[in-house]
Amino acid sequence: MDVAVIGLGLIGGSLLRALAAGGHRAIGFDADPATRAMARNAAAQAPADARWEVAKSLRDTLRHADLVAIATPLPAVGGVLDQIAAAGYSGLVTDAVSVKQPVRELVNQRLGWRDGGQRLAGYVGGHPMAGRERAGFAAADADLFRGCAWVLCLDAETDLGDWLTVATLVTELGVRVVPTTAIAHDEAVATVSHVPHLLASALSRAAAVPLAGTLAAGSFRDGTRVASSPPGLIAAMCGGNSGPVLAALDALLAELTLAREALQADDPVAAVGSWAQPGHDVRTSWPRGWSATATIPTHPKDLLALGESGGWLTSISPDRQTATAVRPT
Ligand SMILES: O=C(O)C(=O)C[C@]1(C(=O)O)C=C[C@@H](O)C=C1
Repeated sequence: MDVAVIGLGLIGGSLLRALAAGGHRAIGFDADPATRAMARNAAAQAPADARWEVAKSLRDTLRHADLVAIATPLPAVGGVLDQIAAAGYSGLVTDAVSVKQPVRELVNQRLGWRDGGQRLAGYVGGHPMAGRERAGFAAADADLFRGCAWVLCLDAETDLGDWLTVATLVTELGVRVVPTTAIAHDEAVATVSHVPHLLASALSRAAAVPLAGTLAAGSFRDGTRVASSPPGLIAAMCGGNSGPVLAALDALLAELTLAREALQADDPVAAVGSWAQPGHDVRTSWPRGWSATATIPTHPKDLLALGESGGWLTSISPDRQTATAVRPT
């Protein structure tokens, strides 16, 4: 498949590398000339059968692309969609942005419609649940996505054929494809990704006490790792999902208030122990056990039921009628 990757930071760069390594024609573009030069130099050093291209302009990437993958931060997505629409691109668009409802709204506003009222290009919202605290093409890795959950949104507006095309491609990267809606995705990532970034930053901000730097060990290191992420990326993720993040933050603050009350109880040891028990139970029950694989029809109803139950897809059959699914036990 010919895939254009727009935005060559950690995620876009890793996608470019992974697609090229998988035998696809991958052509990337980044608005920053220094990033383009770095990606071009790296391509020259890659094995000949896993080499990607870097275009001089976004428009150049669209010429042969069957699929355009937008891997920029949310604030840049509108401008990229405008350029895709201005070029009259009529293929398929996906993205790797960490919030899905705002991107869907931008697509609806910006991607344009054919005269007959049909969309100019197809769109399937995506989000690979992978990353690291280091940013930029220099940190990109062809194996970054292996084993990760890759959300592909399946909403009323999604064309199933388009969805299956993107799902087939990303399963080749060794990911777990999670079919879900944009709303369910945005609520879930507020809890498991966005608020943890705020919490990591809060822990780091509060760490300016004597001896902290000397004594910090595993708990501080694990709890604050993502505070090293570029502040602009944390801001784009959380600010772009402010409604669900506020709700998840309120839930966390309520938990911390309970912890505070436990510390003020007559028997703080017993009270904090009782407070900590449910968290221990949740954390130690992960990862959950999984049943053997099953074959399910690639019908939106079955795909969404799988995602809702906590399952995922590992492959799509060549005739696209069925998929290999892993369901929770
Ligand atoms: O591992 C990390 O460093 C990450 O922050 C990855 C992480 C996350 O787990 O929150 C960050 C943002 C992405 O959109 C998905 C995953």
